Amino acid sequence: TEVRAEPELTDGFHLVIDALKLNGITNVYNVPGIPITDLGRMMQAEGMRVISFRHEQNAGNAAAIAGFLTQKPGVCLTVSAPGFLNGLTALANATTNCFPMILISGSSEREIVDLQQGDYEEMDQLAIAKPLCKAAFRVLHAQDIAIGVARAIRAAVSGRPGGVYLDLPAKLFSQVMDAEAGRKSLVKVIDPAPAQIPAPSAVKRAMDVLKAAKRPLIILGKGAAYAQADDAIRALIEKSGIPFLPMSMAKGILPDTHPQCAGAARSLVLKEADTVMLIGARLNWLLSHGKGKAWGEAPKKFIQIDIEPKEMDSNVEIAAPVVGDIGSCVSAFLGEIERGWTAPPSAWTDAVKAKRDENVAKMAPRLMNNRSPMDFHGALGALRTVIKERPDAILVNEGANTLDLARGIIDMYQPRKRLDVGTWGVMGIGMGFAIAAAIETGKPVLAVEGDSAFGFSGMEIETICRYNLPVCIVVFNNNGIYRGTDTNPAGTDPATTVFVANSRYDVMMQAFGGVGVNATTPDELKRAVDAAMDSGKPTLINAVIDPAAGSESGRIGNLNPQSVLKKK
Ligand SMILES: Cc1ncc(Cn2c(C)c(CCOP(=O)(O)OP(=O)(O)O)sc2=O)c(N)n1
Ligand SMILES: Nc1ncnc2c1ncn2[C@@H]1O[C@H](COP(=O)(O)OP(=O)(O)O)[C@@H](O)[C@H]1O
Ligand SMILES: [Mg+2]
Repeated sequence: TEVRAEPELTDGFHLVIDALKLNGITNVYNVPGIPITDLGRMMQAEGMRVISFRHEQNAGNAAAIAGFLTQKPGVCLTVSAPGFLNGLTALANATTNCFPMILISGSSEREIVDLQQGDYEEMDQLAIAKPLCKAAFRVLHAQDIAIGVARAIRAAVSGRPGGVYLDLPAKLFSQVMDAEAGRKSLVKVIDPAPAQIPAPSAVKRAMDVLKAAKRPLIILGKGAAYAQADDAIRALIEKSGIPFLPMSMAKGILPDTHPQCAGAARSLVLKEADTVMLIGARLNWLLSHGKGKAWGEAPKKFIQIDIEPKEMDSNVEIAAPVVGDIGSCVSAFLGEIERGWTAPPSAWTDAVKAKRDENVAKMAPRLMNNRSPMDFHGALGALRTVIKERPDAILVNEGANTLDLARGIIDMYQPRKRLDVGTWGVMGIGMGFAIAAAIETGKPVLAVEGDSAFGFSGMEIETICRYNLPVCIVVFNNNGIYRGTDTNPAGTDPATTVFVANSRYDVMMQAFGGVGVNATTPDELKRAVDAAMDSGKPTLINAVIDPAAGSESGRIGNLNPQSVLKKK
């Protein structure tokens, strides 16, 4: 009698893995639990890297910055309901910052959720995710998994990149189907982020505006860093001779020490420029919405290169909108420049350079002090030298003074090396960003953290030690938020913004086998960071900062609402 071979089967678990791997997604940032613990194990068995965190917010931030660094969506995998909710802050932050990521969460069965019959971790996750991300999909049948993954990938990276939610109910994973049919269902996404060529008429209009400028300025935003059009952008700036101002995460596309860099002359160029070309930068609060005191009285013309057509006129009239991907747009401008261009008047470029050199010279002595306890400038002066000596290290940065001052003091020399709080100014990105930067690039990471900021994701130092990542964390320990000297006038409780005095974050790192160092001078700090960078060992340096050294909310204190009532 003939023995009929059992048809080969596949299942939801394997189809999710095959769909991700087929599209070159091999790293997953997760927190295990029902119903995705086995999925994580099977991913590892199939050669994927599954990095397990202590909180989903940090896994989500890791996935988001992996997307920013690689142009492929970073994947965060969580359990249902509470795990999903913990991932949402990172998903929303990714969408706000235009970082491509996919949050994949296990979820409860539709029939129980829709009747609210009280499933384990019951929540209508798809409905809750939708307003916080670029796109959200749910898959109910195994044969649809591949399409669901393909749509999530394309939604994350095409057009303006952003966060996508993919909802996978628990029963989907164990659904079986014919293996051959499964293989046929797989989709390798073709050209997920298609070039979007600007209309020649738009480029012509913009060139006419640019040629009429007496005091042009180019502002580079993190979209320009993400686009990985580094050579074209450098050529546009150097061939045009126009000064450029890099926004925080665009620092390093050209070195901050470049002769045309106006970073140290920001106030002058925003006020005096008569024509501003925005490349992957939004005129949001970070640029005072393109109006008011910071921009001076004289009328300005704005040229804006952006992949999102609706971004134009968001805050002020855009005289020359150029809609397309930055690579295609900048190449088009290069062609025009080559066809005929006159450099901006030297009166303007010399004035910018003079102002910048003056400000750099004014700051220099403050960076040279070897005070103990340290002030921000002395400590940051040491770290500025570290990055100058190690330009391919990745700098992660969050805090208030620790962020605001580092942004201007630590020069960057290469693109996509400065990863920080971005458009929202969100605290808590530090350890997630540091972990993904190390995993995705293999480069050493220097995380410069305010002590409050560090507290949001600090438990991940165990994750950093567990994977033995080349991450050096410097905690600027000024005993509190903004300062450590605040007092509570009303009673015996500590002020709302102070922490335990003289705490030792370095001892926490030793608890997990990492290297912990206490540094009280800039020289000690520099030596400890150099040792960490040379060893590649997970290190935390507790940098003792004078508690009186800071100021509240740095340059954005004006955003704070003030009570007009008399203080009681
Ligand atoms: C998620 C979240 N929570 C709270 C804040 C408010 N906040 C908080 C709590 C900051 C911490 C500043 O203290 P730090 O110790 O990190 O830095 P410095 O002491 O060097 O200023 S900066 C800031 O904007 C935030 N931006 N994001
Ligand atoms: N590849 C790309 N091509 C064109 N524009 C892009 C691309 N990637 C992102 N962008 C745009 O870049 C802008 C980034 O702005 P923003 O996050 O405000 O930068 P920054 O905070 O550095 O000023 C967004 O408007 C986004 O649409
Ligand atoms: Mg602090």
